[in-house]
Amino acid sequence: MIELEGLTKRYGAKTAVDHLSFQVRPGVITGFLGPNGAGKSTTMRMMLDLDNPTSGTVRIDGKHYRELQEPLKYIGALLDAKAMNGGRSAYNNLLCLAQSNRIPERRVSEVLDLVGLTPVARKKSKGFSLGMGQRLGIASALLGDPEILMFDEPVNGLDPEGIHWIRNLMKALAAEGRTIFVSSHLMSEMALTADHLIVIGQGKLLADTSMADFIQENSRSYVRLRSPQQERLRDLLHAHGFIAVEAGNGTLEVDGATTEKLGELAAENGLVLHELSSQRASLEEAFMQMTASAVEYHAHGTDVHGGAPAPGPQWGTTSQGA
Ligand SMILES: Nc1ncnc2c1ncn2[C@@H]1O[C@H](COP(=O)(O)OP(=O)(O)OP(=O)(O)O)[C@@H](O)[C@H]1O
Repeated sequence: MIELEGLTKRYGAKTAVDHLSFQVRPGVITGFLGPNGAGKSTTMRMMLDLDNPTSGTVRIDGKHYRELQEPLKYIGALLDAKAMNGGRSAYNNLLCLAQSNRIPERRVSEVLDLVGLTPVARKKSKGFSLGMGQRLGIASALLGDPEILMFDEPVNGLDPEGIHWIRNLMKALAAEGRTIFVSSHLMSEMALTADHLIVIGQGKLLADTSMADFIQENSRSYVRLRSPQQERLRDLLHAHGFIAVEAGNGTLEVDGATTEKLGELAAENGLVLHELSSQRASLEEAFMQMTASAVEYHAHGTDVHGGAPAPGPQWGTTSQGA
């Protein structure tokens, strides 16, 4: 269990983390979600005592990180996969870590096996691909067989096979009762991985909720209609108080209605429908709506619903580096 209370980090005038309070519980994967620059890495660094909070506290199983004896046995983390010594072999990188944390040498071979790096264990890690580097970082996090694991954007830059592997590994670790805390700026990735969600924007807590509740509360549902008599259909809907928005390809989208109601209305008025379907907005859209005000820079999207702009490179950082 990890507990944050009023955690705050200021860099000069910039507040990177703003009074964050939440708990990360064992046995589930907790996703830590926020747009670029939201403060995720800074929060994780403070959780690991790599940065000092301006105020507030982090407790790991009730203790401050500094009070943990042999912390790698409590908490393992993948923060920056490139933090390894490239001139050393994968084996020796892990061996150094093991020796400084009084972890038996046989554990090095065990974790290399677990992440699939045994065949390249004696190769220098500077020649590793991004995926192999991530696996080595994960091996180091697992070295002390900790009950708590933190992964900062673990799937960044990985191919689908690597993403699948990390996702399943995290699920297996959570199923063993461990506490898994994983950051991402992609809602779509979290939806496939996390059971619980912590969402932040500009350092502030925006949501602390189960994945199921998040989906329930934030997904916009609407009805999509397509008709060869689109003009007449739209007029009919407007006459009955529905706002039908043209969404391209001859489709209309209507919020706050059911397929039953609109289907009956069309039938009563002799209108042909080629499509009548109930739709749910993507979670990515829900996430962007939640964090929209927390993103300082974004391009003007072409969103017909007046929601947040489409995902993609227009997400700027929330800071210019204070
Ligand atoms: N050492 C530092 N000095 C000044 N500002 C910093 C420092 N570290 C982080 N920041 C700022 O604090 C804010 C939060 O950064 P952080 O890296 O924690 O965000 P993040 O959510 O991890 O983003 P990303 O997904 O882009 O990694 C940003 O505005 C960043 O520019």
